[in-house]
Amino acid sequence: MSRFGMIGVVGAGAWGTALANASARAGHEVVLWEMDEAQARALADQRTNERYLPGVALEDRVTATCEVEELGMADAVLMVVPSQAMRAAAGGVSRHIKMGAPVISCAKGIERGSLAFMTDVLRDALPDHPAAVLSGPSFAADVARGLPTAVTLAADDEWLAADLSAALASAGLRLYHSDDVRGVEIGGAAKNVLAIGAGVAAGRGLGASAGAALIARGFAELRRLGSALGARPETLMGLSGLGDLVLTATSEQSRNFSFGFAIGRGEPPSGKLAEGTFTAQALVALGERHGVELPIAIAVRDVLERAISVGEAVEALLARPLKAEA
Ligand SMILES: NC(=O)C1=CN([C@@H]2O[C@H](COP(=O)(O)OP(=O)(O)OC[C@H]3O[C@@H](n4cnc5c(N)ncnc54)[C@H](OP(=O)(O)O)[C@@H]3O)[C@@H](O)[C@H]2O)C=CC1
Ligand SMILES: O=C(CO)COP(=O)(O)O
Repeated sequence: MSRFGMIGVVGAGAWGTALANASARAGHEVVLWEMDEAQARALADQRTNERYLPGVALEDRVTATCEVEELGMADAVLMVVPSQAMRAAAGGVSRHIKMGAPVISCAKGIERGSLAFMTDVLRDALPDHPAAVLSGPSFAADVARGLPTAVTLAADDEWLAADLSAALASAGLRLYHSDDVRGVEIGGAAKNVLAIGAGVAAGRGLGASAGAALIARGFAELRRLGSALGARPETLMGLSGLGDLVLTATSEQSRNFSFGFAIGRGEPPSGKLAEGTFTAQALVALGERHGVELPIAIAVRDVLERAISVGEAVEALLARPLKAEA
């Protein structure tokens, strides 16, 4: 029997709802905490999340609530809010989480300003709780429906990562464990920025060859930055790195890709969360801090900041000096 009987989920957006369902299918009682009272009531009454994940029924074992005290029963807590809200969300629930319960970041991004990764934010805000990260190629709609998905869960203590992975695994969701926390985090954060670039290229009609080039050269940027930050190459090659980059940079199901696609078409984006829009600037700053060249990330940031047009970004990337592939 797992020592993680009850799972808490902070954030009832698309991913929080999907992970709540997956945790219930893994045999746990689940407390799904939503800060907005009306939205929590709608979840509890309708047993579906029409705002963020329409058409998916909540599993019976999921209790939706806005009462933060109810998180106090949880033996492990999944933190599933946008990256830029992680510090505030963690601070808000800190007094209510059971002593020593692990907290697992399920967000994909880097905090602007501090350039902190999500587990660092959790260590700051929840210093008495071991921090972990769950990341990999996984659309909420797929996971919520129990479609086959594989992700990675990393913690400094690999035993903890293995225990949490075993506890959260179910027929539809397979978790690999790792102690390469930074390697797992950097992949999830960077792929959103690169996926915006791939979406822009697709929306602009640049063709499948350009899309493949962006993935391969974007992955080169991830490898260079990951290596500077101490990530292991096999992590970057794995689910949370290359796996998630390929998924997100090739699918219109991705909000980041779709955001870029709209920009490439000269249309207004949908307004849904696109984490790469916040992380682009932080990723470039991190590259500068570590002396790592990130031309695609810079192009995405500059387009997002309207410093250059899409056409100028393409020109700038193609005009870079020819060099050996690395
Ligand atoms: N959707 C997906 O397929 C996947 C998403 N992720 C990652 O998960 C993270 C969350 O994404 P997702 O669930 O899709 O986003 P959504 O936009 O669907 O939902 C965000 C949720 O966070 C809540 N929230 C925002 N700010 C706070 C706060 N300060 N305190 C508490 N709750 C807050 C929102 O509450 P409210 O509605 O009340 O504002 C909402 O419930 C992102 O980093 C994303 O990259 C990772 C894998 C897959
Ligand atoms: O992280 C995801 C897939 O692994 C979800 O991607 P989007 O946030 O771009 O929809």
